[in-house]
Amino acid sequence: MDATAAEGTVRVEVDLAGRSYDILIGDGLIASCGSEIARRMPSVRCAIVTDSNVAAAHLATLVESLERAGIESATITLDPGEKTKSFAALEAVVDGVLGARLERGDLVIALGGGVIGDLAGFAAGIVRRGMGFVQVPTSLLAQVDSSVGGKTGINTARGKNLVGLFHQPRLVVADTAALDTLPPREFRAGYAEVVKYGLIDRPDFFAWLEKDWRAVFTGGPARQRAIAESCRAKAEIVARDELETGERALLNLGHTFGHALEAATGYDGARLVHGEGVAVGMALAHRFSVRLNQCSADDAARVEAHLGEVGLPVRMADIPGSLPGAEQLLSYIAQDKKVLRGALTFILTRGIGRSYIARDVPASEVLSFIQENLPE
Ligand SMILES: O=C(O)C(=O)C[C@@H](O)[C@H](O)[C@H](O)COP(=O)(O)O
Repeated sequence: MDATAAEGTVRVEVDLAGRSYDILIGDGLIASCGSEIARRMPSVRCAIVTDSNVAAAHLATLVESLERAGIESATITLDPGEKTKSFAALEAVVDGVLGARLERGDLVIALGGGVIGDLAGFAAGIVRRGMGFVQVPTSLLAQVDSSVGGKTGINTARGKNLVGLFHQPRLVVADTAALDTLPPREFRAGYAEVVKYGLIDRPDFFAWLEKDWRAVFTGGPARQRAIAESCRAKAEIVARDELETGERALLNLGHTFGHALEAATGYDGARLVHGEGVAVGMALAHRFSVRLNQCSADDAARVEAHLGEVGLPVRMADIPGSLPGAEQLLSYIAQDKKVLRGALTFILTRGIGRSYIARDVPASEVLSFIQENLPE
């Protein structure tokens, strides 16, 4: 008998009519993944896409769980790190899925963090014009953000996530026990995305995080509450605007600057990982909002203080190594997917939990702001 989802598992639904799916959040869920999949999608076969670090920790548990549920699986193991979100790795995944002779009705399972989820989801979206896809996120960042909502893709030298598609998973299984062994830096980076939901439109959640963040880092009910609240926040926005024609862009708070900084550091995880880029980006978005007289300096300082307190970088000067000049950073920003008829779009804020979409932000303002904030 397969293990059943442990008591205390939280279920959050992403409501997309005929394509709705569950996010299951709980302790030890990788061991019950097989039965959760078999119950929803009988008679599938699957390819598990993972990286070598995650494979060492969780692959055997997943494969055994699938076997107990009568699900055959092949495995494609890639190098860890952001550089794996590439055309070369995409080709390897596509080849592995086709080599396993999976059909359109079969499944790609992403076992890993945001890189694996985005890449495997993209492959699932294009192989045989769209295969089924299940996310088994093992990092905090993937559990609270990237596994939910169907954004998939890879990076190019010209910018982050510039090639990809929307392809929703059929199920998300977030095993919170997987976070117990996460390196502290990786956990912190994921926490930046948790803070993001408070800053978008949940000021009470942000205030709770300011007070109780240590409990979230320790584990247990506070951590599960933070993950569930983040998933609920994201699921609500995605259900209203799946393809980012409007309000979904709010989920990009911190990402306009953050993605530019990731590209500028060559996706070198030793210098900057995605969640750290988002942390710097959120602090910059608040500071930029102050400069544009939209947000009080006190609120911007509060955001910076909280992110700094947990150990996240908040200034470009906190990023090790040198950065390119302001013009180069602006040219990465100009590749952002929110650009509309050449005009820059930013997620700005009128205060904690009062983010908004600002279209037509003058490039000259952005350039001066970057110049003022670049380290000497
Ligand atoms: O789901 C979304 O929508 C987001 O913007 C969430 C982001 O945190 C996530 O990093 C996303 O992949 C970024 O999307 P992009 O469109 O800016 O590449």
